[in-house]
Amino acid sequence: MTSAISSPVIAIGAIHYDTIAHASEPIRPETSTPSRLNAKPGGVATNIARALVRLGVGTRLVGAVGEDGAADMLSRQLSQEGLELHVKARKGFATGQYLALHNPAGDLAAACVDDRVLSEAPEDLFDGIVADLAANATDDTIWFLDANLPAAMLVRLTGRALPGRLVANAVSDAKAVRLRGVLDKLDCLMLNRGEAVTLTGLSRDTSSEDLATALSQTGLKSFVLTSAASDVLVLESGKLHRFAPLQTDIVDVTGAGDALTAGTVAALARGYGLTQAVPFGLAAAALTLRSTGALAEELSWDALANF
Ligand SMILES: Nc1ncnc2c1ncn2[C@@H]1O[C@H](COP(=O)(O)OP(=O)(O)OP(=O)(O)O)[C@@H](O)[C@H]1O
Ligand SMILES: O=c1[nH]cc([C@@H]2O[C@H](CO)[C@@H](O)[C@H]2O)c(=O)[nH]1
Repeated sequence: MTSAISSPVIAIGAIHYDTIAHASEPIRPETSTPSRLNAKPGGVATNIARALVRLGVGTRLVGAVGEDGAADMLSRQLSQEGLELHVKARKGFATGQYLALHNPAGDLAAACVDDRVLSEAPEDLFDGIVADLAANATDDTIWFLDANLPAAMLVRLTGRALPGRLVANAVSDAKAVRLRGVLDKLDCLMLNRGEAVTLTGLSRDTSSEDLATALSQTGLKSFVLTSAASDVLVLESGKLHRFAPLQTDIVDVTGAGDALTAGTVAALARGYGLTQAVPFGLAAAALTLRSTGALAEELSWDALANF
């Protein structure tokens, strides 16, 4: 069943201030490299929420910021873009920041993240906000969680009887393990190979097929396992499906995984099943690879549908 009107999405997770450097020559680790620097909103939940708005999906974003200039700038920009924000401002913390250094070819040389405002948050930080949102939510709501949330908070949120479906993104190799205690509560997990390795405890050279088999034995109902330029593996209703990524020029890889999640979630919100939804995610990833930063300027539902 597909429909022009989409289900609402409630995204809970990171709100970051991203600084992305594009070096004019290969990054020199021991000295400064001439580069162009761009500052943009970031954080996995924020990237996906912004993309969903562009894709015509009514989206609320729940997260934590500091009491600083970055928080004011982000709140202004994100509200202007059409997001409904439900944000906790935490005294004594800085708004989350991500810093990425890209080589001229677009590959990531290094990245750092300071997200103590969320990773050191008490597990009940969003209880009041989530209770209010849940009271007004319908059964078709998609709750999107990212693994920037502390493990105890993930257990608490997924333990509530939230009306609708639960979709999560594993964020990074370091943070994917936070989802270990909640895998059987999720309707769908979006993750890449490195995250699957840390989540399953298997070795780095394990094939994607073997990672997928191990993931299917964790209690997960469905997942989308990406592997950069290699095939995407999708588990739905006990069956494994395979999709080839779309060919495109690469400006930088920042946000390709987030875009794939956003395109897929937008299609789920429009009533597509998971295997029908993933091609929209692949199109969103390709659009993002050929633009700078986490959100492609030309992202729209029509652009995905006609890619
Ligand atoms: N080198 C590439 N060539 C073609 N497609 C790519 C490439 N890298 C990424 N993609 C597309 O983006 C999707 C997600 O990529 P990847 O598995 O690297 O996710 P990720 O590591 O979560 O991304 P990121 O952290 O950069 O947002 C892939 O499934 C593919 O569709
Ligand atoms: O630990 C994290 N690292 C990176 C991100 C975000 O991912 C994007 C890059 O892939 C970028 O927006 C960054 O803030 C995050 O939310 N948590």
